[in-house]
Order: sequence, then C-alpha cells, then structure tokens
Amino acid sequence: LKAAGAVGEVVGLGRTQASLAAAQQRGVIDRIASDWADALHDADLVFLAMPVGQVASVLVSMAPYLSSTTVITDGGSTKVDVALAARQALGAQCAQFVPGHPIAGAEKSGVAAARADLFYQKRVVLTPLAENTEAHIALVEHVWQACGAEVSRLDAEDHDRVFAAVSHLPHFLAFALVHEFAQRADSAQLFGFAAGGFRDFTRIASSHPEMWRDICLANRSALLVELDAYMVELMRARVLLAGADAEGLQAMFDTARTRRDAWLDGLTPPGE
Ligand SMILES: NC(=O)C1=CN([C@@H]2O[C@H](COP(=O)(O)OP(=O)(O)OC[C@H]3O[C@@H](n4cnc5c(N)ncnc54)[C@H](O)[C@@H]3O)[C@@H](O)[C@H]2O)C=CC1
Ligand SMILES: O=C(O)C(=O)Cc1ccc(O)cc1
Repeated sequence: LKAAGAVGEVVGLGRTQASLAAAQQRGVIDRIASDWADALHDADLVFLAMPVGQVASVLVSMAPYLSSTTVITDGGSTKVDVALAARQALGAQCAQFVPGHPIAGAEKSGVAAARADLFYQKRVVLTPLAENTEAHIALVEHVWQACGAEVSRLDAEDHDRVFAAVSHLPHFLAFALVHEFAQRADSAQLFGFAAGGFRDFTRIASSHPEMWRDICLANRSALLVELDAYMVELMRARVLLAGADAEGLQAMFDTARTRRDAWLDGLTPPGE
C-alpha cells in the first residue's frame, strides 16, 4: 500500500522489538506502536499477519481499544477458525472484521522476505461474515486492489475445503517426505544425490514450521479428508505399479500431465 501511495501512516505492533525495528528500517512501517491503545488510535484499517493460532488471543487483546470506525482484516491461511475467533473476541464488533487470505507468498518468512510486489496480479479471497456491511468489505477489497490483487469471495467453509486440497495437503506431503528421508540411516547419501525434481517437490518444506503447524491444526478435518483421498489414490497407484500395469500407469500419468498443463495454460495473470 505504501508503494502504491494508497495509505497514510503505517503503524506496526508486534512481539519482538528487533522485527519491528527491521520493519521500520526497511520502510515497511512508519512508526512502532507502544501498545494496542496507541496502535488503534485513529486507525482506519488493521491488518493481522500472524500464525492463525495466535489470532484469537490477539483479537482479545485489541478488543478493548477498538473504536466503532476501525475496520480489521487478516491474511491468515484458514478462515473458519479466524471467523469463530472474531465472533468470540469481538462480539457485535465482529461486523468490523472482514476475513481475508492472499493467495501469494513463499517458503520465506519474516520482514526480510517482504516485497512490495508480492500481491501484484495474485488472487485474494475474502470470506465476509454475515455481519459485515458492504462498505467494510469494499474497503478491504479496495486496499487489495491497490496492491494489484484480484479479489474474490468464498464462504469460509468452501475456502477451507479448497485450500486443504490445493495448499495445505501439498505442504503437509512435502514436510512428511523430507522428514522421512531425514530419519534414514542413508539420509546424507539421499540428500547428496537429490536434484531438481526433489527440489521442486519439496521447496515448500522450507516454509515456517509454526505457521504450518497452526494451519494444519486449524483445518484438520478438511485436511484429513484430502489426506485420505490422496492415500486412496496412492494405493491405486501402488496396485498399478505392483502389477507392472504399464497401460494403467501411463494412463494415470497422461491424465495428470494433461490436467496440469491445462491449469498452467489457464493461469493467465488477472486483468489480461
Ligand atoms: N507465508 C506465506 O506464504 C503466506 C502466509 N499467510 C498467512 O499469513 C500469516 C502471516 O504469515 P507470514 O507473514 O508468512 O509469517 P511471518 O513469520 O513472516 O510473520 C508472522 C509474524 O507474526 C508475529 N507474531 C506471532 N505471534 C504473534 C502475536 N501473538 N502477536 C503479535 N505478533 C505475533 C511473528 O513474530 C512474526 O513476525 C499467517 O497466518 C499465514 O498463514 C497467507 C498467505 C501466504
Ligand atoms: O510457497 C508457496 O508457494 C505457497 O504456497 C505460499 C503460500 C502459503 C500459504 C498460503 O496460505 C498461501 C500461499
């Protein structure tokens, strides 16, 4: 928003002074707040950007200082839990909280990984609460659009089901695969010969462990459904392999490649 000239003063509040000082030094924030009262004074919009397991306690801490004119949003990767936390912590003021999720990021974390163009031509999903007014939703939509993002809306349950499949499952699998190799006696040899395919498949296992612990736990039931479906597919694939079913394996690989290529072809940046 600062790069787009779409914001006045950006005030940061966080856990560690060192991160806040680094954010200020990089120009990500203009000023470090001393506490919630200071941070929320005259604030138009609050963006919460912490692991989803922290959102409930953060909302409880800020609630006493929240005026009726401040809008809150978040960037958490799961939405059913965040909506519940907002209702419990804010009561009727949850009408001022518009949950959101930018579908952009990387395996990197911390303020050093910040990039002004991170959300440019990327999707952002808002999962508005029934209590939100259209004006509050429009404000949040507008700030994401100012960052170059394409905004869409989903129910929180649909959001969590979709992202359990296309984001949470792949991260879970990547962590599990690297973990399994790391436990082996021949681990050094395996990693010594691992190359591009392994790097592509496992890049996201370099993601932040606390963040992903919270996502997996928050979306546990939807993730378990996806994990079970994948395990069934793996068993099907195992049957093909064990039976040396060349035709069956090739048909599976063909379908997967065709579908992935079509997805990549359809991945034109928003607005083009
Ligand atoms: N990294 C990614 O690619 C994406 C992350 N998200 C979501 O965005 C949120 C933030 O993730 P990142 O910015 O990547 O993480 P990050 O690790 O870069 O930043 C999280 C920050 O939250 C702070 N924090 C933790 N607990 C806190 C608390 N109780 N009070 C105040 N600050 C606290 C940490 O000290 C850290 O500075 C998470 O909910 C994550 O699920 C969403 C889309 C993409
Ligand atoms: O590293 C990647 O490619 C990601 O998939 C980043 C990411 C992580 C969490 C999200 O909720 C959305 C995007």
